[in-house]
Amino acid sequence: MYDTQTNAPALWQPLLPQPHAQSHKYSRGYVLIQGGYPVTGAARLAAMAAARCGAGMTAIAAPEVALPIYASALLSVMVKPYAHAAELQTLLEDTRVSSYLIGPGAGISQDTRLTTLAMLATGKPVVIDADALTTFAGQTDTLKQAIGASCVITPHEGEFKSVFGISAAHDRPTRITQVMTAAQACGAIVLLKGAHTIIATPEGRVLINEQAPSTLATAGAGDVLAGMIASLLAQGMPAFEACAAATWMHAQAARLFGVGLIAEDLPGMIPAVLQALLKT
Ligand SMILES: NC(=O)C1=CN([C@@H]2O[C@H](COP(=O)(O)OP(=O)(O)OC[C@H]3O[C@@H](n4cnc5c(N)ncnc54)[C@H](O)[C@@H]3O)[C@@H](O)[C@H]2O)[C@@H](O)CC1
Ligand SMILES: Nc1ncnc2c1ncn2[C@@H]1O[C@H](COP(=O)(O)OP(=O)(O)O)[C@@H](O)[C@H]1O
Repeated sequence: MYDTQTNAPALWQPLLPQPHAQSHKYSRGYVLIQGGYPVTGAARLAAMAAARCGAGMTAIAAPEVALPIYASALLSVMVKPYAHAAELQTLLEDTRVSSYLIGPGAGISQDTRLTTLAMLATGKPVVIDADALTTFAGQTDTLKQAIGASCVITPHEGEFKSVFGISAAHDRPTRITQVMTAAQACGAIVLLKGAHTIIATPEGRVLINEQAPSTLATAGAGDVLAGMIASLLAQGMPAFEACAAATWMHAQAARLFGVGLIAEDLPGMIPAVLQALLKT
């Protein structure tokens, strides 16, 4: 039997990272995001969200061909171009990196799959989302073998079905059990997105986030959430609390914005959400 809590700030608020007088950009957490091509918007949304959540450094590793696109639309977020796999591997091995995100706009390919495995092999926290998840369709064993440290996977229902081979149930108890079983099967925290998002650890902790507004059902909202989780992980927040905090703040950002929300509105709302949480 499980004990399901509703997500609320009291569960993680004291663990929210904050800078201090000795902080420098790298000590505040360095998020490295794999940037895809030709779908470039998703990684940029994730990067803006990661930076707004407090990471001192956010970078996108992008294929050389996509450098002009990424660089022309980003200022504080760095773009690290690579020409071939060996150069990408060098970027991944940067010891200053403190978390990775792969999937948004990455493309469903062998390259994406290999890069995901290379990120996991570093032993640092990894968020696996979207296309990167799909490259492990039906292969939870492979994921489990590769996962060492903190790993969070963030499927929507379609991706959940392709990775775990089961359709997420509509009735809540069954759905929660499915997510908990999935987390045990792959050895990662599983965050099943939806109107009510369920977060479960392989050890059996589980939370349900219930305050998301339906305006979040918009393209790119999940990419923003993935960037937020990666940012809190990069800043050293424990993985379960990082997932809970990011999911709650993501929903709260949407609530504050109100109607007409598009994904690029979300990162700009994060400071107000954080400020209110850090004040209380
Ligand atoms: N601005 C951008 O650059 C954006 C890029 N995106 C990227 O586009 C790629 C494809 O992402 P999609 O998620 O649209 O994948 P797909 O368009 O491949 O859709 C996945 C499949 O899952 C099904 N599905 C079942 N339940 C679903 C649910 N609850 N939500 C969404 N789909 C569900 C869909 O019908 C579809 O058949 C990813 O790399 C993603 O990161 C999107 O996130 C949208 C924004
Ligand atoms: N009806 C809804 N009500 C509240 N939140 C929703 C609803 N539909 C989707 N969301 C949230 O919006 C985000 C959508 O993410 P995702 O499906 O990955 O979209 P994308 O791939 O376009 O970024 C998730 O955080 C999900 O929980």
